[in-house]
Amino acid sequence: MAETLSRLEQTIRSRKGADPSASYVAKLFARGRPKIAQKLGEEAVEAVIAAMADDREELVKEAADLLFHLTVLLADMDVPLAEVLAELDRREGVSGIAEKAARPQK
Ligand SMILES: N=c1c2ncn([C@@H]3O[C@H](COP(=O)(O)OP(=O)(O)OP(=O)(O)O)[C@@H](O)[C@H]3O)c2ncn1[C@@H]1O[C@H](COP(=O)(O)O)[C@@H](O)[C@H]1O
Repeated sequence: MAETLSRLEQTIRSRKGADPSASYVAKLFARGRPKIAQKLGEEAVEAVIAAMADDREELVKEAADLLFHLTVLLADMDVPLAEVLAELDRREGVSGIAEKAARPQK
């Protein structure tokens, strides 16, 4: 899973400065951060609509669109995906500690 996202991130980063007429990602970069952010917001809403309609197949597609556009936004901000994953790892550690602390002592 992480390899898929990492490959996608590399492809997306390689599109910086590429010809917008030959690449959708290059077109997004050329249109700028507000457009990328708008697309991310739209895909999030579409994912929510699919979930509320209980449409599993559509949710998978919208979730892929969402992850794709999030990866473009992170690349535009020069934030490596690894940094986001490290934050999730850190939270896992923190919540693990919180769970242990909340457990009644024997
Ligand atoms: N995962 C995706 C991906 N998901 C969705 N899309 C594109 O996202 C667009 C979404 O369609 P919309 O109608 O919402 O957007 P739009 O037609 O541009 O309309 P606007 O709202 O922007 O005006 C479509 O053109 C899809 O092809 C993607 N385009 C590219 N990728 C990945 O990015 C890689 C690089 O793509 P290129 O830069 O095009 O080579 C590809 O190899 C893929 O792995």
